[in-house]
Amino acid sequence: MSELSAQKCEACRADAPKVSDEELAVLVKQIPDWTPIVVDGIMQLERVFKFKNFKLALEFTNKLGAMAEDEGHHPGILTEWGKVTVTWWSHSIKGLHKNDFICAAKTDALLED
Ligand SMILES: C[C@H](O)[C@H](O)[C@H]1CNC2=NC(N)=NC(=O)C2=N1
Repeated sequence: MSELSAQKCEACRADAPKVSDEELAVLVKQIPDWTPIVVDGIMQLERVFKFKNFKLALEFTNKLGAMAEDEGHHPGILTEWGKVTVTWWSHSIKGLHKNDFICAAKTDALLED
């Protein structure tokens, strides 16, 4: 299977399965800078990206937004001076889907652009 960041998200369906505990254990290893968290009972992936100022944080935010639109899958984003907190989870299933791991990897790849 290709690198997570090279894969495409699939359409978010309400009956799609959440990742299993076994899949989670494998997938988190591929995105080591991300932390699984639980918010209001919903498991999410979170990473804080640090920048030198607000302008760079906003530029990254805009790249992330464009990627999300391309994928049809959207993160939670908190953009502040010098940092951007990104959370990925699937609203349709109230939990984590493979899409979230693909998008987390694609988010990391934005730093290389
Ligand atoms: C209609 C639209 O494609 C859906 O609502 C998409 C939009 N973006 C999404 N993003 C995320 N993170 N989860 C979803 O379930 C989701 N659904």
